[in-house]
Amino acid sequence: MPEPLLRVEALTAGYNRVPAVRDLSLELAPGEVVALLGPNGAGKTTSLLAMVGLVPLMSGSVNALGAAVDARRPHKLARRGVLLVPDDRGVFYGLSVRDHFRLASRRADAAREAAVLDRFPALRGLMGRKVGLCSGGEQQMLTIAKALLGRPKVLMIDEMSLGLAPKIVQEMLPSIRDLAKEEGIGVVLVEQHIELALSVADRGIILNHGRVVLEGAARDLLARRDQVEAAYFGAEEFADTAAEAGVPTH
Ligand SMILES: Nc1ncnc2c1ncn2[C@@H]1O[C@H](COP(=O)(O)OP(=O)(O)OP(=O)(O)O)[C@@H](O)[C@H]1O
Repeated sequence: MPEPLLRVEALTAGYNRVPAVRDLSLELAPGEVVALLGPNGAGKTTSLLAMVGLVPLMSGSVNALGAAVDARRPHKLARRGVLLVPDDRGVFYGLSVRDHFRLASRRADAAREAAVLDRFPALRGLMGRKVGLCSGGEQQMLTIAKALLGRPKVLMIDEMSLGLAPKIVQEMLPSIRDLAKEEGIGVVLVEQHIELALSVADRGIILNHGRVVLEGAARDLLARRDQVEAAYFGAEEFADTAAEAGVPTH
């Protein structure tokens, strides 16, 4: 079995000494997509931030590409290819799509740019357009495209679908899965579209109130829809019933 790109062990992290996520463990293999799901405030974003060193750990450990993540040097991690794609898209409205490619592609050659544009062909016709005049979906494509230019090894994508039409999400998530498989990129996908996320993921982890309440192979979770809903909407009740029924919750 290949060495995991990311190994998270019993991660606990939060703010002002109050944990927002507790005891999260996961491993991410090359080409694997893990969906991190859960209701608002469950601790998903905090988990991603802690995995890249932007929120310090209260306990546990994170190892990325064979080295411990150092909260003092998150930029180093990005340079090594562990990228967080935030939900605010990180684009500049006054700059064109081409400007964004130029800024993001210091390490990318023409062949890489062409390969990325093949993934998101809609961007080809938008190169000269100011990003503020692009649609939400086009801006999101650009955000992912920028991240891909640097040949990342791990992508953590926070609610890519925020504000996007379901049809666009339906097109983009499978593209990301295909890319992960082809290039061996490990992807942690934080999503609100539960079924869509599980349909492209290999594994799913459901957080509620900062704790893992259900996890497993994505196809098993898709087949256990009632349990997934219970994990979302009634974490405490679910934990009791799951324990009684012998359902693995962690
Ligand atoms: N900077 C912060 N300072 C204090 N508390 C915070 C901060 N950021 C988040 N929190 C709290 O931590 C908890 C988890 O928040 P987090 O953003 O990780 O959840 P989430 O699952 O990503 O939610 P959403 O789906 O709404 O984005 C929430 O109770 C939130 O209010």
